[in-house]
Amino acid sequence: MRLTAGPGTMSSGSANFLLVPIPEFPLPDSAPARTVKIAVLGASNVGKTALIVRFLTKRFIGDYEANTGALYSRKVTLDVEEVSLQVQDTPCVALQDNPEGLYCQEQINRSIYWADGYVLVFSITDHSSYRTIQPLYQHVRRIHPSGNIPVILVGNKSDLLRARQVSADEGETLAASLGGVYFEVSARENHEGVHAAFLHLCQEVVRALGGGNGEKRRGGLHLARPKSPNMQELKRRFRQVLSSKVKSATTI
Ligand SMILES: Nc1nc2c(ncn2[C@@H]2O[C@H](COP(=O)(O)OP(=O)(O)OP(=O)(O)O)[C@@H](O)[C@H]2O)c(=O)[nH]1
Repeated sequence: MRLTAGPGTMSSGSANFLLVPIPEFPLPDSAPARTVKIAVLGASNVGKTALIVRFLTKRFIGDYEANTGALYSRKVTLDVEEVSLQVQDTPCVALQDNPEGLYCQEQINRSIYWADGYVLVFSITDHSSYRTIQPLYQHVRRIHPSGNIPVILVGNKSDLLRARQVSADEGETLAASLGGVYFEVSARENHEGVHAAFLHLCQEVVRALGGGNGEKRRGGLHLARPKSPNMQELKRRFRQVLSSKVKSATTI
């Protein structure tokens, strides 16, 4: 991961330890009984990684290398129940001139199949990222043709109001058409909004999974969970971070 220290984020070397991906539970029996699996999907540069890092670490870190599809695990408490939350970061999707209107890597399809709930992200400063959402949702529906699909729509970068290309009304209308709730947030400036969005989706997933123990609500084809980085890979990436120079913050 290549990262830039931004104002109000990191200034000392030790703060780099924030960048270590959150490890998965080392022992199966240390994890809560219920697992909630969430995939974060959207176009390039909308802030998928920034949102996940903000949610899991409460920090905003200026710059990330193009996403490699890391999987993060965390215990979270929903009401009184502790669940094991798994969050899959994904490579970007792109609008395309084909019948599906979308270019989606196979890795993303696996993530969509694997997940129980979806964070669909666009940037309020990029109308084409907003236009990606409808075909992306249709794509999720094709992979899960039946049943309730827990989804939230996130309009990120709400701190960049002067560059706004998508109105809050457009966000709300689109979310309603997908059967989800719209959250307009800034991964850069606000932890609470990001936290509320992820928590809402977790609750929707728990509701959709019902009383089960986290097993899939759907039968049939079983695809393996997307690969998470192994410890060697995580160590290698961490060494890269430490050895790369911390760049100065990008002024936005
Ligand atoms: N101003 C502002 N910038 C943001 C915000 N969230 C992310 N960014 C910036 O947007 C850029 C892209 O963020 P990423 O988290 O890498 O976006 P991504 O969607 O994972 O990008 P891909 O790897 O291309 O899929 C970075 O320069 C972030 O610093 C935000 O809320 N406000």
